[in-house]
Amino acid sequence: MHSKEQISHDDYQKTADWLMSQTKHRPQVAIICGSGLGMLADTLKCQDSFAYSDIPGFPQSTVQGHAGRLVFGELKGKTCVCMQGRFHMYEGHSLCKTTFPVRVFKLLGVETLIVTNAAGSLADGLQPGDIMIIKDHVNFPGFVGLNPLSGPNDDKFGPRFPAMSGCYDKGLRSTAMEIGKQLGVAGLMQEGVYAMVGGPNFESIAEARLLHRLGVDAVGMSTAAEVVVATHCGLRVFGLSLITNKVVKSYEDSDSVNHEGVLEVGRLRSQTVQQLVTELVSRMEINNNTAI
Ligand SMILES: O=P(O)(O)O[C@H]1O[C@H](CO)[C@@H](O)[C@H]1O
Ligand SMILES: Nc1nc2[nH]cnc2c(=O)[nH]1
Repeated sequence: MHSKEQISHDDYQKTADWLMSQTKHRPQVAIICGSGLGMLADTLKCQDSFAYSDIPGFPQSTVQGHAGRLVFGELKGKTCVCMQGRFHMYEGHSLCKTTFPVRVFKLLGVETLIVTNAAGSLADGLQPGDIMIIKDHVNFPGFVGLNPLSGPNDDKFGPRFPAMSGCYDKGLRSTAMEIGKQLGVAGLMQEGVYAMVGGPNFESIAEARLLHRLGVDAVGMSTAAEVVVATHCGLRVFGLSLITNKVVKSYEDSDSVNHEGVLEVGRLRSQTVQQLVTELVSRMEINNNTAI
């Protein structure tokens, strides 16, 4: 199912054209809100908002904590579009469907993509409530051929064999760390490596130990596929993981993770994440690309 579905350039264009006919906003920055982080959209001024079910070609959100709304508006003088709810492989979507909005954003003229997620930590130094600035990722589904770029390449978006080194912009990463200091939350922040797994189950102890040995700092079920598609089409990317739980790595540990706990940590840290993203957007330099 995953590798066969193809979405044509026209399909992305139709959705982009429909959105441009419904809103005057022409976003420069797109923000994907992770589990429990949908409040990032609430700060946008002069909002135009669309339920995913009303947007032609858009997939539907089925996960609690993902409202299923696309919100356009102004944030600190920049025009943004915010996904309140993302799509995951485990919902039954193909990877091209989970990443469909990213190419639509490119067609709307977006230059920078901010991805956020909730993730479990494997690194001993990352505690629930910490914020990990993503410096790199491991795209595990890609290892077995599940890649949103599989199938004929669309040269209008990017090359057949895109490089992924440096896909998380260094300048934005260091600006985010500086902002963390100014907000007094530097103690909560560090850089690390995110791994995407398919889900929907959380990790077994043996899987957690394996990921830890491989150098993964935090694990989740999203993000890497979106970043692969964004990098392919030339978007600048910034990513952060809100650490919502420690992944259980010991057979002596009786803790276990659940989605309600993940959403709760999102609520507790919502204001800090919001301040960090708002300040980052405020400091961004924009080239004012027009929609392609
Ligand atoms: O990656 P986001 O969408 O933030 O959500 C994370 O949280 C959910 C599990 O609680 C999974 O969907 C995982 O990927
Ligand atoms: N795979 C995975 N996804 C998560 N999302 C939030 N926490 C976790 C976790 O521990 N594992």
